[in-house]
Order: sequence, then C-alpha cells, then structure tokens
Amino acid sequence: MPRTKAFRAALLHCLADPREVGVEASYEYFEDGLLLVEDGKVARLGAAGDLLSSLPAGTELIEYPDALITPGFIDTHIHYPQVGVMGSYGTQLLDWLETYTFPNEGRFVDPEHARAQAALFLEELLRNGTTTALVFGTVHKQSVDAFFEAAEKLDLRMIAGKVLMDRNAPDYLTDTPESGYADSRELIQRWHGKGRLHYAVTPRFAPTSTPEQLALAGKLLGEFAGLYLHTHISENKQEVEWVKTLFPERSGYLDVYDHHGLVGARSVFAHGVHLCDEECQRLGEAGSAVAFCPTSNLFLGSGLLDLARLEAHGVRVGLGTDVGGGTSFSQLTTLSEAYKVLQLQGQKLDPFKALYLATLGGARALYLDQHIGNLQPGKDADFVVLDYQATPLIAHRLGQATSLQEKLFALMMLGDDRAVRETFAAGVSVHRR
Ligand SMILES: Nc1nc2[nH]cnc2c(=O)[nH]1
Ligand SMILES: [Zn+2]
Repeated sequence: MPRTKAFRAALLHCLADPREVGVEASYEYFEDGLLLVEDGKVARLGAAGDLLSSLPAGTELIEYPDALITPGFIDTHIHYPQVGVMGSYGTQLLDWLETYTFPNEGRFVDPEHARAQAALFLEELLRNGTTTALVFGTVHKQSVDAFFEAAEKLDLRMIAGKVLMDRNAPDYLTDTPESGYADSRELIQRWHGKGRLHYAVTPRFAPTSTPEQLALAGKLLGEFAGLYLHTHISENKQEVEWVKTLFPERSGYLDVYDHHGLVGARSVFAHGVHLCDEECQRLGEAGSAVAFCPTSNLFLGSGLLDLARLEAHGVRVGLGTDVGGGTSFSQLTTLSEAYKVLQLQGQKLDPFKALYLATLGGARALYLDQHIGNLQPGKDADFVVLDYQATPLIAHRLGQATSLQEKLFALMMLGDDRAVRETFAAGVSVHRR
C-alpha cells in the first residue's frame, strides 16, 4: 500500500508561460489547498474542501497555517566550488577569476575538501528552497564524484559536470583535450541517468578551451543521449573582445560553440548579456537556453540582460544565481534583482512571470518539465513551503496586501532563505527552518 501524505496550505503553481497565455491563465491557485504525495510524486492537488473527505485511510495530514506551497525552485546556473569566494571585493570577470576563483577551485583536488563543500552547498540550496540546479564542478573529476554522491543521498534531481579547461588557466587547474574527454566519459558512465542525476558536458567558456577540446566536447554530446552542455557566453565586454582575438576565424562568440556542435536543445549558456540579434535568433532556433543571473551581472559589473529581446527570439530563459559571482543562493532575492535589472530597461517583471522563471520556465530551459517545474499529478514531489510570517517586516507587509499578486510580489522583493519554512524533495523533508 503506497503511503500518502497530504499537505494543507495555500497552493500556487504555474501551468504555462504568462507570455503565451496571459497572466490569469498561467497559474493555478488554491487559497486553502491540499497537495497529496505518494511514493515521491504528486498524486493530486486541489481545494482542501474538495479533497479532505476522500483521503485514503491512514493518510498523514500536515497543515501549514499562513504559508504558501510552490514548486521547488530551479537554479539554471551555479558553481558549487565557489561558495568560498562569494562577496569578494573589487573586480570584474577576468580579474575576479584570476584573483579569487581559480585559487579557490584549486583546493578541490582534495576529495575531502570537495565532499565537505558539496554538503555545505546542498544544504544552502535546500535552505533557499532550490531543489534542482545545473551545477559547475571544478576541473577535478573527484569534485563531481563528491557532488553527485551528496546529491544522490538526498535523492535530488541535479545536473552537474566536470569543468573542461585546457588553456589560459593556472597549470594546477588545467586538463588536456584527451584527459578532459576521458574523465568526462567516465563520470557520464558512472552518474548520468542514475536516480535523478544528469550529466552536463562543461567547457568553462571559450577562452579556456582550445578548439581541440571543444571538438571533443561535441563528440561526447553525440555519444550519450540526454546530456547537457553547460557553459558561459558573452557575460563581460572584455571577455567578448578576448574571444574575438582567440577565435578570429569564427563569426562571433556563439559561433565558436556552434562550430563544434555545442549549440542545441539542452545547451545552457550562462549570462548572454552582450549577445547580438543573430545570436539570439540562433539560440531560439536551436532550442538552447540562457541562464539569467542578475545578482552576478550586477556584482561583477557585467551588464543588464535584455530579457524581452531573448524572448522575442524564442530563447528559453531560466533563472540562475551564479554563486559565487552571484551574491545569493535565494531565488527570491535573485528575482528581486531581476526585477530591478528589467526596471532599468523599461521592462516589467510580473510576479507570476517571476514565479514562472524560478519554476516551470527553469524546468523548460532544462527540458525537465515532464518531471519538475509545477505540481501536476505524476511529477516529482519537489516543493517549498513559504512562510508569510517569515520576519516581522514580511508579516507586516503581507498583512497589508489585498491580492495574491501583491502578496507574491512583496514576498519576492523582501524574501530570502528566511521565507523558506520547509523544503521537500521527492516528498521527503530535506530542510526545515
Ligand atoms: N560568472 C562567471 N563567469 C565565468 N566565465 C568563466 N568562468 C566563470 C565563472 O566561474 N563565473
Ligand atoms: Zn558562472
């Protein structure tokens, strides 16, 4: 007999992109809702008044007064080995990498260090309500083993990969085209498709890979079904100029990747702040995604992402924290910064669209919407309980709100990890405040 659990709270999830169906048709909301979970999956959801009387015998009922259940958040770009460099002063991308990031990533040669950091990182993700992420490791294959081991223990749906980097980086952080290929292959065979884990072929960015390495990355993508390609693109103006000098034979930054077969469905490019129209169009046609990382783009002084332009070209867009260039693990905080980035460009981020970006939009960017992104029956029971009383200020502000839209927006603008009361992965509590 499957054991059923019922969670009672306000329930909100997205059904579609507000851009495609209008805001009102884009979500489903139950003021007094009930979420039924069986064997790690959503069994049913609806109004408590309709479902309570017909609960299977023995169902455990868990009630959350003054709380909102949403799907778990999805972070489409983050680096687990960079927790220790968050909030490092005074640099933009290329200097930041050399000064802070590369030395810190060097420490992951030690599997003990990698294991400790992976545990801390996952704890922090779950504290913030993020249940799925697309994650950079370091160049060391043991960094990725440590990450997947920790994620597997918690039965999380996670995507990660070993960094490929064979030039323009310190010796202690470089591989070769052949060793990067062989190590990635070994990790794919060990982890890709195990439980809820997936592998991403992860060239760091064009400047740190030779054409030979990028070609082998493309070869790997052809050898196993369902792999991701995860990298950075057009984040910083100096970086874009550098790519032009390193690859003069290519027509632009995206073309470097495209030439080696790295632009397709399941390709996720972080940032894309300085892409041109033709590149946006190509990403849209290819079914690739851009990870929008506003806290990082502001912190590193990289620029403002033009979300409307990407969407006009049909590009899938997810939200990324980009820890440790980013300054928060919280998708709520990240949405608050996204709102401000778009304000500066005359674009409005509707609160339901914001929720879409952090949940179903992220799932679509990762081609995982058959499993996660909303709470439709059959999907993984990955969800968050958000606390309307998280802090005195939040309680006060939400107490003034007269609509769901107002409440949701204020919660996003003011909320962070303190607003996450509990996080569930595959129906199991994995964080409680
Ligand atoms: N934000 C960010 N951009 C990058 N581009 C290449 N590597 C990195 C990185 O680690 N962080
Ligand atoms: Zn990044």
